[in-house]
Amino acid sequence: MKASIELDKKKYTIDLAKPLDISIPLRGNAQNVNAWYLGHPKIEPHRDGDFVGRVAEGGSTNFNDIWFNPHAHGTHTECVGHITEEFHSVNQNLDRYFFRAELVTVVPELREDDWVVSRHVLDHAMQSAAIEALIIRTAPNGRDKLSKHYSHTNPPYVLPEAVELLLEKGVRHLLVDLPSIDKEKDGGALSAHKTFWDFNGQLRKNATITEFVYVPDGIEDGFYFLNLQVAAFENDASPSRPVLYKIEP
Ligand SMILES: N[C@@H](CC(=O)c1ccccc1NC=O)C(=O)O
Repeated sequence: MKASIELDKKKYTIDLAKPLDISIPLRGNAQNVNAWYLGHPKIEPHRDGDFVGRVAEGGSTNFNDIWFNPHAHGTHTECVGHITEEFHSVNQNLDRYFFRAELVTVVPELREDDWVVSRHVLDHAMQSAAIEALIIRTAPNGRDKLSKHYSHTNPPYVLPEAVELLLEKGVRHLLVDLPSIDKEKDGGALSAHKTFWDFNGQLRKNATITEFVYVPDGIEDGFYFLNLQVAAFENDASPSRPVLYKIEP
């Protein structure tokens, strides 16, 4: 199912029959990925008096209640509303769902006690001079990223100087396989987020950050089209399902 895309006077071909899903499935148990000191998500039959939303227990339908937090429990896309006093909804601010994207793999550097993605590392990894969306895969890239419990582990993060480089390259949608682009315990500074959204200047309302993606090793670095959509929650962040399509030669 080939599709031809014309963008900025260039033509690209992708195969819609070959989607590469880079989201992490959300499960209602302790094997689910986790961060920010919450318990695991729950997916349980709704119960109300004699009613049970579970066919195996005599109910007419399976009818689960789901409890989760978009920032803590899986792949989610957030807008500037994550850090502003006023409300901004990612469901309103993400107004297109297809982007040309580059996927890069980086090995974070050790700076004092932290593993960080620096400007130098990112500059070395990126081929594009200008790109709308960037997916950062960090090494090592074990499948433990699908179920890891990150609280109190001080995961790798992205330095503001690296985010500056992304702004220079026109990146509006940044995707990472980490719980956050900022340090876990930074006293609320969120400096990479603030740089990305130009928090102290002209708010970049239509720019998004997607955290907790997982890019399997079989997907090689290079150029893709990215289909990025969120569940239609009116919230600063929402579960999302980024899908890549390889650009064919
Ligand atoms: N580092 C922040 C906390 C933080 O970044 C955060 C907290 C809850 C949910 C998400 C967070 N950051 C996400 O990108 C702090 O130490 O206050």
